[in-house]
Amino acid sequence: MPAITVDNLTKSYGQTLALDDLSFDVEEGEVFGFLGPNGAGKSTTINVLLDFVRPTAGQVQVLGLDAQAHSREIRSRTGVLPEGYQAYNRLTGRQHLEFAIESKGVDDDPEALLERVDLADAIDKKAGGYSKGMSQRLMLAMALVGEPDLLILDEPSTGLDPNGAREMREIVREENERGATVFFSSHIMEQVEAVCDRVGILREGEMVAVDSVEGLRDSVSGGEALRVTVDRIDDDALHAVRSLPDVSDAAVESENPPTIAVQVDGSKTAVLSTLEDHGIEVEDFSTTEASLDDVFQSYTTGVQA
Ligand SMILES: Nc1ncnc2c1ncn2[C@@H]1O[C@H](COP(=O)(O)OP(=O)(O)OP(=O)(O)O)[C@@H](O)[C@H]1O
Repeated sequence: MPAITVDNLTKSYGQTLALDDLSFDVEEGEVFGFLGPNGAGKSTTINVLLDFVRPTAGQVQVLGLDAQAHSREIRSRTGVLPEGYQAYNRLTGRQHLEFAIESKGVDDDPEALLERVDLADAIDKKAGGYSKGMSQRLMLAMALVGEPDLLILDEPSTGLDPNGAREMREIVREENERGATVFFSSHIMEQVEAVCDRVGILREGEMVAVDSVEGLRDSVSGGEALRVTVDRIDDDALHAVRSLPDVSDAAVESENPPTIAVQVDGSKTAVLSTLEDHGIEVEDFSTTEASLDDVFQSYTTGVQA
């Protein structure tokens, strides 16, 4: 049984179509990365999963239950780290945890939870004095209360420094090993790559790809980027390169030194000779595996293999 099933989900806010006939599944026990640029519809999807927002059309099941009819049970079995959630300034870390523990009707130990997110030292300090990263850790600890079957983390690395982001990924792994399904939204590909079994890429309310990070890389121009340093940038030459049959994208990567990045699946010689035919001098070139940014860009800007 999938942990999440989204079927033909559409959500309009007035004239704005936030989700457009969206369908995907998240398997039980999976860490699923939900990736998309700002405004793609990630938070809207999460809000529908938790019944904070009603769909315009379509069905959503979470943990085998209808998201609208059984939202209370779903929320009791789900740990949520919402995006941009504010802590209560006048309550301490411990009081936040006590509140979450009581709401879920469990008997977790606030100290142990704060220990896990490396916040035990600040347990009796008021959250008003917490830094952004500390608040984010506190919210993560609250999401972990009651060993949820499903963790929904909306942009969990916001405000975390690299150490905090690494610890967050470790917690995701631990929770997954315990058996939790993790649904993890982000616009940072690297965060997703490190922990996710599969990634879905959302663009303008539509899922444009669902695959493993490896699979996504392979699907973008055979996974290779050609970087060419030239004596000057020339729009006509760039256009000619883009028109080559094996090229899915060509863009200026840097002005100094003039460098273009070409997504190519096939003959690289054709790229170099096309540039030369336009009177451009090729000073250097290298090939690299498509970076995660290339993959993300390819799927979210409309230029794709
Ligand atoms: N309550 C609302 N009323 C009107 N429009 C909304 C509302 N919530 C979201 N939208 C619109 O729906 C679209 C999707 O927004 P959503 O917040 O779901 O995207 P997102 O992928 O989570 O973006 P971000 O990465 O910036 O958080 C956007 O065009 C947004 O302006």
